[in-house]
Amino acid sequence: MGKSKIDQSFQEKQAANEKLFVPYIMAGDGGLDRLEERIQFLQECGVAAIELGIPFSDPVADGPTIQEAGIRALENGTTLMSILKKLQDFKENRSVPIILMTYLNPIVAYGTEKFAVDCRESGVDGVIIPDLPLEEESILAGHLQENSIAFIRLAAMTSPKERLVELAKRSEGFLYAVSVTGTTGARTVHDAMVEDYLQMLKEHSSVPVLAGFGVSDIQQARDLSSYCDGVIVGSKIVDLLHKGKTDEIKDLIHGSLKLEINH
Ligand SMILES: O=P(O)(O)OC[C@@H](O)[C@@H](O)c1c[nH]c2ccccc12
Repeated sequence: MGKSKIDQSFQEKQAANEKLFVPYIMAGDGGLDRLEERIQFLQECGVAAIELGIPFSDPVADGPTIQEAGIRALENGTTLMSILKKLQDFKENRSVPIILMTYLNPIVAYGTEKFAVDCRESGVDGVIIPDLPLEEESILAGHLQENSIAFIRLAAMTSPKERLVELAKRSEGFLYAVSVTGTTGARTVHDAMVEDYLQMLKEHSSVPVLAGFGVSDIQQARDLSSYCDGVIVGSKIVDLLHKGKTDEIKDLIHGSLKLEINH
């Protein structure tokens, strides 16, 4: 089997001594017609992949900023089907890997096998499903594998070590390490725990480890990515996009990509 687009993109960035930066955006926020333009913009900023949220009425793991973006997208009439169709329309015009972030319910409503097949046809490279626990993965894992869609697992700091090791071993494309570090500011004792947690995941993971949750500035992005392979930034990007502050997004991404020397 050939190298996946995610592996290829990540390896290219790492070969250029860059950290991996993965922004999260909500599909349909600002209208689905703007999706292509937004993906092109982020691609030009040098992101390693894009995490694309599917709006859902009951987004239990989303914070307030992402929830509001989801409401705007639903009000625009955005559905999983319309997103996949839109992605298919311009798949030849993008090179950046696309990772769908969706809850299980829309996938089941769509049909699990059809979901995996249509993802492949739309040029989707991976999926993140926050409410699908390890024990229930079999309803989807086989279909994803048949269609070469990476199944990215989420690790939570509160999980027991055994479970984290299992998630790290199974994850494909990358491992999403939920790393809540509290608020901004200087390092705290809490951050030392994040460091241990990320290093432990890196030891057990055969794919890159990316840290996400609560990253909103360059310093946080650099601090976290000094213990792993890069970061995922959601709320901050969603907010800046909504306000049309694209220059600030560019600065945040470019500032976060640089490797810290002597850290
Ligand atoms: O918004 P933050 O704090 O930058 O964190 C990213 C997160 O929002 C994004 O990856 C995401 C959106 N919805 C989720 C649900 C579960 C896990 C992760 C997510």
